[in-house]
Amino acid sequence: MAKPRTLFDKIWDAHVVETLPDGTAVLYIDKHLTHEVTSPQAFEGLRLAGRRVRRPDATIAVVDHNIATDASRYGRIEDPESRQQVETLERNVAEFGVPYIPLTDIRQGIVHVIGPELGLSLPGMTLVCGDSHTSTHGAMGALAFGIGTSEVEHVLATQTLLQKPAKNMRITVDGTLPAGCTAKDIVLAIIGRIGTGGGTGHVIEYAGEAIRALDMAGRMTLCNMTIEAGARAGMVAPDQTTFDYVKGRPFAPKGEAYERAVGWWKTLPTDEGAHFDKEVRLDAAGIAPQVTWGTNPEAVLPITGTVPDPALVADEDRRAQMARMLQYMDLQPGQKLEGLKIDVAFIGSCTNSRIEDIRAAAAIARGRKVADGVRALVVPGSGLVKKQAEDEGLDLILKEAGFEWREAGCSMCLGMNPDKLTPGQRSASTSNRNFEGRQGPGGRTHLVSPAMAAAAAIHGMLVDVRKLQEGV
Ligand SMILES: CC(C)[C@H](C(=O)O)[C@@H](O)C(=O)O
Ligand code: SF4
Repeated sequence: MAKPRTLFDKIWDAHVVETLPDGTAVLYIDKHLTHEVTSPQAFEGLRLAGRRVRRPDATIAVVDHNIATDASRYGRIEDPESRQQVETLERNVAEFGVPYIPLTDIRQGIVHVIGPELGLSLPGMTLVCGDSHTSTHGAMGALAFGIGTSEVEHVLATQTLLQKPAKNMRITVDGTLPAGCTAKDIVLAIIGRIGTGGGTGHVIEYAGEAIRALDMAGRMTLCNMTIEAGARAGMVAPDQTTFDYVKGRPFAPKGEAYERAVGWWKTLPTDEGAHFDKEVRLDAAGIAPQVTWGTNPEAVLPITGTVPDPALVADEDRRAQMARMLQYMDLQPGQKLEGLKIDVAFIGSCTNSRIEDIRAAAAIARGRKVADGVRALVVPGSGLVKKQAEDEGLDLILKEAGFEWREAGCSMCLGMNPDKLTPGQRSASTSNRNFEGRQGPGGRTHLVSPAMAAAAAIHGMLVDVRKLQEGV
């Protein structure tokens, strides 16, 4: 009998073109997504070498990082570096014949939102992008990971990538997630447990009842943040939820091709008895809404928690690191997380800007008002998400409550466009990174779920969303 294989092993094996003597594989890449930040030098490399793009039909480009999320985006970009990156991408796609989704196209959005949405990312694929959160697409049951700019050039030129195999890790989340908790809370709780280095060298497959119960948006949130645990990629085996999601999407196979594809996708889940180099198990029932207190996603606690005391930490380096975090975040040991005043609430980013996330925020916002002095932004992940939300009237609920309703882009996830925190501002943010200055120089980020961010906007402070959901 054939050796039992994991989901990762199966996709890997199906894409190895050749294995070099040192174990490095030449891996065939099915789909290559590109954006304006990490592609300019790659295209320039091709130009200098006189090469073409090997498979323009397997490549697609979009702008997302550097653009404004208000009407000013249709004019000239103020920041010279941002402007140059966007203009360069537009020149490159024209010269190299790469399909491009411009700002004026309703399908424009964050690369990791539009991939699954348009059916560009499919189960069983190898998919890459010059962006760390490419792990998001692993939710489809694909092997998806971020690559560097020189690798972007390699994929553009050859449609292959040189890769050493990763190790297999499985995280099983048993049981049922309590009310008020989401995929974001699962993944933050996982990173809190295994640490920002917990997945290093591994591809993480998520399994268990609580994972199976997640919709595709939740699985995307989970796989998105897998990279923050140091892993190479995150994956969820495709199942009926996946097949139903894929069906009818513009770039997905249709009719008989779809049926044939589903037949193959059904063979992908990990075989009984397959070997994992590392296994972690946790119980969903023990998860509460999470909030980060420090400057990495591992520095996380349930909202019911209090800021930890560095003085109680034995390890000197950790103690110093923790003290530095508290100083940057302007927090005191023993302080309650609940009740911490915020200046900004940001609902968006490739972690949490899908329609399900916006519905969750609107459910909290409905009939309530954003607290005085708080700036609250909702930034849909794509033009199509925005339209869907508007068709459902969610924009009206949010605007009525005092939230800003923006155009699609990375926005306040990172300080590369006009949406930024100002020094000293504190945010409740649905994004995935909270290092110093991530949302703008001197900004202080607390990572939370969309419902938690909306609740913080309403109260002007971090609160336990479960209280609002009970109507308290
Ligand atoms: C700009 C890009 C290279 C970067 C990444 O790779 O993740 C960005 O998307 C981020 O989230 O920091
Ligand atoms: S939304 Fe944030 S994490 Fe996602 S690609 Fe954009 S900058 Fe990176």
